[in-house]
Parts: sequence; structure tokens; C-alpha cells
Amino acid sequence: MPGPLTVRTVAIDPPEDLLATMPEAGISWVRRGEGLVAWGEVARLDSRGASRIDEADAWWRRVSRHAVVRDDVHRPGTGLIAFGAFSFADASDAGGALVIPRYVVGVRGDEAWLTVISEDGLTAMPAFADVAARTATVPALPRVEIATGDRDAWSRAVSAAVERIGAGELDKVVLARAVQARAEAPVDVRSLLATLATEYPSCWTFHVDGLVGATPELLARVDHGLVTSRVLAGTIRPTGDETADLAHAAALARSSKDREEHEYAVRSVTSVLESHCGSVNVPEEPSVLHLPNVMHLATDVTGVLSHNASALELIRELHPSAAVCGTPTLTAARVIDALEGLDRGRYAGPVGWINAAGDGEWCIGLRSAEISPADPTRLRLFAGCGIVAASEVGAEWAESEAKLEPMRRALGAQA
Ligand SMILES: C=C(O[C@H]1C=CC=C(C(=O)O)[C@@H]1O)C(=O)O
Repeated sequence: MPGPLTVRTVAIDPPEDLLATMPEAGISWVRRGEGLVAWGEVARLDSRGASRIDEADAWWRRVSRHAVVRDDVHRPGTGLIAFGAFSFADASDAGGALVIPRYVVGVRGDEAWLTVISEDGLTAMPAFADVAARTATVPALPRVEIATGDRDAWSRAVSAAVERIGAGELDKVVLARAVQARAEAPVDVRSLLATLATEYPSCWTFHVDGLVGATPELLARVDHGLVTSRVLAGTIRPTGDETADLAHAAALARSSKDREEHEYAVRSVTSVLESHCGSVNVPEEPSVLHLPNVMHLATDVTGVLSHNASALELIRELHPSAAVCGTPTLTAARVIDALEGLDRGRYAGPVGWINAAGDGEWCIGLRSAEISPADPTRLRLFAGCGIVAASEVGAEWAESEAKLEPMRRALGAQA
């Protein structure tokens, strides 16, 4: 555990481009041009196994209790903050990490701030201009070779899952696949983030400890006792033709296969939130979220916490939701182990940030890639699909290809 941390947040003039303020490949949590970027590392906790999120929660409570914080701005994301990413599976070697950065720049509406965190006192607050990037000096993206993936292996896994569902072993399982990418030189994550944020502005463009992506799925936002989750499951591809896509969206909203897939995911989130909230609001009908590569059935669930649960406490229970695992959860996790042949690493795990009060914003690490910690020229891109009784192998392959598109394009692949 670090010694008592000193933290200072001051207001700054809003930067034109939040991501461009990062002077080195750092942390990103950006949506619609707002959010947080951070760099440097004051302290971190690495944890593994089934208690990885609990350990992070306990560590964070101790660190934040002892911190000395002067915060002139008082907005979500100001003051002391840590960013984290956790593995999907308990048994994964990837484990989890909670990172306390040295510098954080935040933008929300027309407000902006700089936070500096120090382990040995802060005698003088540095000027924003002295710590942030002055000019964009991001190295160009090297040439990247991206594999196509093993369609036969995937088809076998999906067929086996449909059979198991048909036999009554489980209702839904989310199967994922990974494709390898190899760059000619180390990839600077800032070039990927810039593309993702431009092409997927309504997603959370994130980079935390080697996991990078643009995810549309909010696992839990906790803000002064209010908890919000955006559940996504059930997917089709847009055609690019606006009129045709409106008709497709309507068909998605009526599709019994997609509605079933979606309903399992909503139930898995709602049942956890109900145990922490006096009341939970769940819209009766899902809406359709339009993204450039896919359209999803979406349900925004909200609740008022009946006790002071931290964001980490909530995500420990919410993960893995049936948007990434299945129903029933434990059976689905076993079927994933049996059929997928993959260590998902931190893909499909919780990724986000927490502040000293326990508030924070955590998404599911989807539409993402893991940069190899041992070799920054190697990446693994991931995509998964919810499988239910009516799933078809070919359609699920096409869906997984569509879900790989954001990272493929960020790595320079042509559409
Ligand atoms: C597992 C993924 O997506 C989930 C989120 C939205 C829609 C999904 C689906 O329709 O299968 C998945 O449950 C992924 O992108 O890798």
C-alpha cells in the first residue's frame, strides 16, 4: 500500500481535444469528447482469482481513507481516482489491476480540470501546459497484419452450444473468439484511441492497463446513490441505408430470438440491482441502439441504492452478466470453459474508474483488444455472441465479424 497520497484538483480551460492532451500512451475513458485521460502511475494493485475485485475494493478503501484531497471542482471523476480492468474469468492469468495515475485531465460539459496525485506531498501545483502534451507527437500506426480467425472451430463451438441448449442443459451462453494481430513495430495506443473515439463517439473509448477498445455496454455507473446500467444483447448489422435500417431495427425489436437473448441479460443485471436498491426501474420494452457496425437491443436499468455500496462492490456482483456469460451463470461459465478454448483475459471483464467516495463508471470491456504485456507488437482482438436455441452458426459468425470491426479498423484494416 502506498503512503498517504496528496491529491489536488484545479479547474483548467477546456482542451480542444481531450485525448490529445496525453503526453504518453496513458489511460483513456472518453465518450462524446468528454471524460478522463490519465498518465503516470503512483500506485497499483494487481490481484488474481475469484477475490480479485474484492481485494481491489479493500485496497482502494484503505488508500482513499488516508488520502489528503483538495478538490476545487467537485464533479464525478475529480479528486482521488483509480482506473481498473479485471479478467472475465476467475482462473485467468490476466487477473485484475487498479491503477492510481499521477496526472488526470477531465472534461464534463464546459468544465475541465487537472488532478495531480503524489505519494510524497505536493509542494506546488504544476501548470497544465507544463504537464500535458503541447503538440500531437503520436507515432504513426505501424503496418498491422490481422488474422482472419478459425471459422470451423467457431462453428463447431456454436453448434455444440445450440445442442446443449436444446438438451436443456442451459438457456443461453455467450461464446467468444479471438484473432491475433501482429504489428511491424510497437503500437502506440493513442493512435488507436483517436480512431475509436472518432468512429464510435457514443461508446466509451477506453484504455486501461493494456486493454483498449470502444465499448457500448455500461455495467454500472454509481453517482451519489443513483445506479445506472445499460444492458445490451441481441444484435443485427446495419446496412448503411437509413430507411432500410429503421425497418431492420423494428424487426430486431420484434425478433423472438433476440428478445430472448436480451431478456436473460436484463434479468441478470436487474436481480443484482434489486438486492441493493429500494426500487429498480426497468423499461418494459428494449430500445434499439444504433452503432456504425451493429444495432443492439438496449435496456437502461436505473435504481436508487438503499445502502452505501461502492461501484466495485456492485460490479463484483454484476459480473459476469448474461450479456457476456449466459443463463444460468455457473452452467454457462462451465460451457464457455468447455467449448471456447480461449483465455479471454480481460476482454468481457469490468473496466472503468472509481473515486474516493466509491462512485464510478464501469463498462464491460467489449469491442476490444489486449496488447500483449510482453510484446507490444502483438494484440488479440475479441468478439463474442449470445447463443440461444434459435441461433444459427453462419449468422453468429457474421455478427462476431461485425463486432471485430471497430478494432480491426483502428488497426488500419480497410472495410
Ligand atoms: C459479447 C459481446 O457482445 C455482447 C453485447 C451486446 C450484444 C451481444 C449479442 O448480441 O450477442 C453480446 O451479448 C461482444 O461484443 O464481444
